[in-house]
Amino acid sequence: MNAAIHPFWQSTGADAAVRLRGVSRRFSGRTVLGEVSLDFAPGEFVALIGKSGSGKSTLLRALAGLDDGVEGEGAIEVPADRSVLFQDSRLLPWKTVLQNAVFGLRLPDADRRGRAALADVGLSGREDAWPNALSGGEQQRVALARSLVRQPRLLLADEPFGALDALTRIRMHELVFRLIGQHGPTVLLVTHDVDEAIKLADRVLVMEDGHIVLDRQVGLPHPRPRDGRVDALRADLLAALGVVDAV
Ligand SMILES: Nc1ncnc2c1ncn2[C@@H]1O[C@H](COP(=O)(O)OP(=O)(O)OP(=O)(O)O)[C@@H](O)[C@H]1O
Repeated sequence: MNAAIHPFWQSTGADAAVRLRGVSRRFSGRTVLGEVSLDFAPGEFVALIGKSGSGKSTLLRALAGLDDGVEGEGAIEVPADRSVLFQDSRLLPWKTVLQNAVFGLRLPDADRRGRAALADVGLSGREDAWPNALSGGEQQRVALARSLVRQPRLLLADEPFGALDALTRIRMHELVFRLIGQHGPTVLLVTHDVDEAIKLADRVLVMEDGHIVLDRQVGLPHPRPRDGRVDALRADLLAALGVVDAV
């Protein structure tokens, strides 16, 4: 991907995953990210939830190196090999499914990798189809294949399942479990959905007005698949979001 070069942005070493120190972002004098400091362990799956406008996408864009207006005392350190997955698949309509999956991948075995990634997401046999012949869920699976074909050390996902119907979302969750397990990248998933966060992540962050106001581990002692054992955590997260749980 073409990342903006930013003075605070640098690549982490082999062992680190993500490190942010005092990162801020202002738009027209209004602070949208307020001196955020975070560390992600390698392979950690982190979900970021928060109300609309709380700064989630701004943080993700900063980590992706897509925002050259970030300020901070410290650095943003992320692996150089990272992929970004958005809510819309952003496929190129004039390229086939396979060409989209391997777009920008300059490796001699790119096609073989692309076919394998498409098989992983259940799209074998659709390599030569055009994106507009695919359903929304299938297009998003191509986007997932495109992200994972590079075997990134960091996957940044901004509401990647937000536009999908409930059944397709569940299928995508299962797919993500399986593929993340194979590739083992560190993941930041921005989502509005508390249950999606609890289901998928090892750790959930709640953002409010540009600050991380809650940082909770979900992983152990709650191995996947998770069930009622996470009720207390769910209640805490909803409370942090200012939502009264009606269930
Ligand atoms: N390019 C921009 N110019 C001006 N303001 C911006 C810009 N990008 C984001 N903002 C503002 O920053 C705040 C945080 O936006 P951001 O997209 O990070 O929120 P979010 O938590 O991801 O919201 P949502 O859940 O609705 O996607 C919002 O008030 C938004 O209007």
